[in-house]
Amino acid sequence: MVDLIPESWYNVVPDLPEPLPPPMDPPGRDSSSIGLLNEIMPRAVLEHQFTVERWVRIPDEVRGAYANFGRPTPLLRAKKLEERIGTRPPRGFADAIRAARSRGVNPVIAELKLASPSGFRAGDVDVERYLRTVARGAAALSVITEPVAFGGSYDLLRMASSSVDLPVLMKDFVVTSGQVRSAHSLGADAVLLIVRLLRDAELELLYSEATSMGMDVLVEVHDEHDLERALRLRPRVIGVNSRDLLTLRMDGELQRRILGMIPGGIVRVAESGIRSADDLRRLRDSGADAFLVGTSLMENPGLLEELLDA
Ligand SMILES: O=C(O)c1ccccc1NCC(=O)[C@H](O)[C@H](O)COP(=O)(O)O
Repeated sequence: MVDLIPESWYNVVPDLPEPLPPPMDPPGRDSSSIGLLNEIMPRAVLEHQFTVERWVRIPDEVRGAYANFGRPTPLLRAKKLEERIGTRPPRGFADAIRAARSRGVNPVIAELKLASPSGFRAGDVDVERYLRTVARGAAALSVITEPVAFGGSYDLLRMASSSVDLPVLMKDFVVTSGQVRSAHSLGADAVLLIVRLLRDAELELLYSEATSMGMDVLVEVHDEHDLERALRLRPRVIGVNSRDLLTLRMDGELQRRILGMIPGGIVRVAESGIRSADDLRRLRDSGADAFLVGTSLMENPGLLEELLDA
């Protein structure tokens, strides 16, 4: 149960247009309740309360206590406050996966993919209809933005992000900080980093840039060597792609083995080649927490219901 409880909370203070004024006592008081607060509250609690960090880590002891109280319960957003200050926090990608699991639903990440080097062509698919259908049950949405081989675009990401109330992953071959910034400004809540496309230093830099903007990162691996490198980042989410990106060959056995090697506490996403409820169950039995599905959902959005209940 404790694995399902968020590891951090999102603090809107850094998103405010200007810093908050310092705490003040109500006028006409003889003694200072703020001074008293400083005397009676443990320093760590005060620091937690007045921090300006965007993501604040929840101590393991507190997470353990919540597990004992029977949490997690659904997260409630202060939408009126968000409207008032003209911002919205990133929709947590990892948290949405955990929330779906705690509701007893298989967390499916539905992908919007118009074409692929493996030969898939979406044809004249009605994108808005597809988004409405998957928004009814998927835990998150993945949007491929790469234009040449996948027919994606930044416009597609912007449109998808503003039309669904799901965390949105920007899926692309991200190799520069500019792409990470674009993801954020287009409304992505998470970004894909493919380990084998990046050197360690690049991976670390892009990972920390994305997380400091409040986005989650789906760190994608294919084999043992990728996994070893990915774990050095201490990531919240790892995706295991069964597709070898160079040969396009699928290796489900390798994928299941790697899923089984990912330490507990990290959200494990199985990516590619999921075509049926049986495929999903097999991956779940191998340790996958979430399932990223592109081609088969684009071909048949009705498959979502079967995957959610598998
Ligand atoms: O989909 C491809 O053919 C492909 C080829 C080369 C690099 C990446 C590729 N796909 C990106 C993905 O990771 C998949 O779109 C995603 O996992 C969904 O896979 P699927 O359900 O098999 O469409």
